[in-house]
Amino acid sequence: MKFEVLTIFPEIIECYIKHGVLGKALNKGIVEVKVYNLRDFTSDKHKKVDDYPYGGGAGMVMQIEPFYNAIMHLKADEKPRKLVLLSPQGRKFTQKLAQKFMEESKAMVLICGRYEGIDERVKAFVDEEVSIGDYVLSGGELAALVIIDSVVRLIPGALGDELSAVEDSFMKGFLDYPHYTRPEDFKGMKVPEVLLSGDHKKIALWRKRQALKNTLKNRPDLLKNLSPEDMRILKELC
Ligand SMILES: Nc1cc(-c2ccc3cc[nH]c3c2)n[nH]1
Repeated sequence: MKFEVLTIFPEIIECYIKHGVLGKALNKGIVEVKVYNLRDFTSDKHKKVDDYPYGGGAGMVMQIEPFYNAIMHLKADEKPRKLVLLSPQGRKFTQKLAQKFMEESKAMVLICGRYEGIDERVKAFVDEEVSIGDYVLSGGELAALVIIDSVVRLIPGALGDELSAVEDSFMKGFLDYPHYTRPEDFKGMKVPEVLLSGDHKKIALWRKRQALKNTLKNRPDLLKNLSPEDMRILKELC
C-alpha cells in the first residue's frame, strides 16, 4: 500500500514513520510513504502557500494552486488513488473506515492543511474529507499519521506474528481488555489471579467481561449489535 502525503511540514511525517510498526512495515516493503512539500509546487520565489481570507476574518487561508499542482503531478502517472482531505468538518474516522481504506485502496493521498484551513475549491479534487475526532488540531499532519498508522496495522503481515487484540475488539464493537506484565506484585498492586491460572477459557471469559465492563463505563455508544453471548455477559454486569 502506498501513502502520498501533501504538507508544508514533511519532517513531521518523515520523523514519525521511521519508528515502530510503521518502520517495520516500511522496511518489509509492505507499505511505502512518499511525502511532498507543498512549497515545491508554488510558482513564486517566496514559495508562498497562504493568503488573507476573502470576506475578512482572523488568520490566513492556504491557497489552492500548490494543492492543485501537487495533485496534478501525482495524477500524471494515471494510477488509481484515493484522495483524502484531513479536516475537522470531515466524515468521522473509525476502525471500520480504516478497514475499508485498507481493503479498497492501493494508494491514498493524504492532504494536510495548516493555518485557518485551505481554499474550499481544493475539495473539488478530493474523494473524501475525514476528521479523526471532534477537536481542532493545528494542521492535518497528525490526522494523516493517525490514518496511516491505523490502516497499516491492518495490512496482513504488518504486525508480524503479534496478535492484535486491540483491532479485534474495536472491530467487534467494544474496547480492549486490561493488560498486565511482570512484575506480578508492584508495591502491593497485584496481577489478577485468573491471569496466572493458565486456564485459557477462564482467562478469555475474564477478558471479555472486562472489555464489556470498560465499554459500558466509557463508551456505551459502542455497545450495539452484540452477540447473544456478549449480551448475556453484559446483563450479568448490570
Ligand atoms: N479531526 C481534525 C482535523 C483537524 C485539522 C485538519 C486540518 C487543519 C488545517 C488547519 N487546522 C486543521 C485541523 N483538526 N481536527
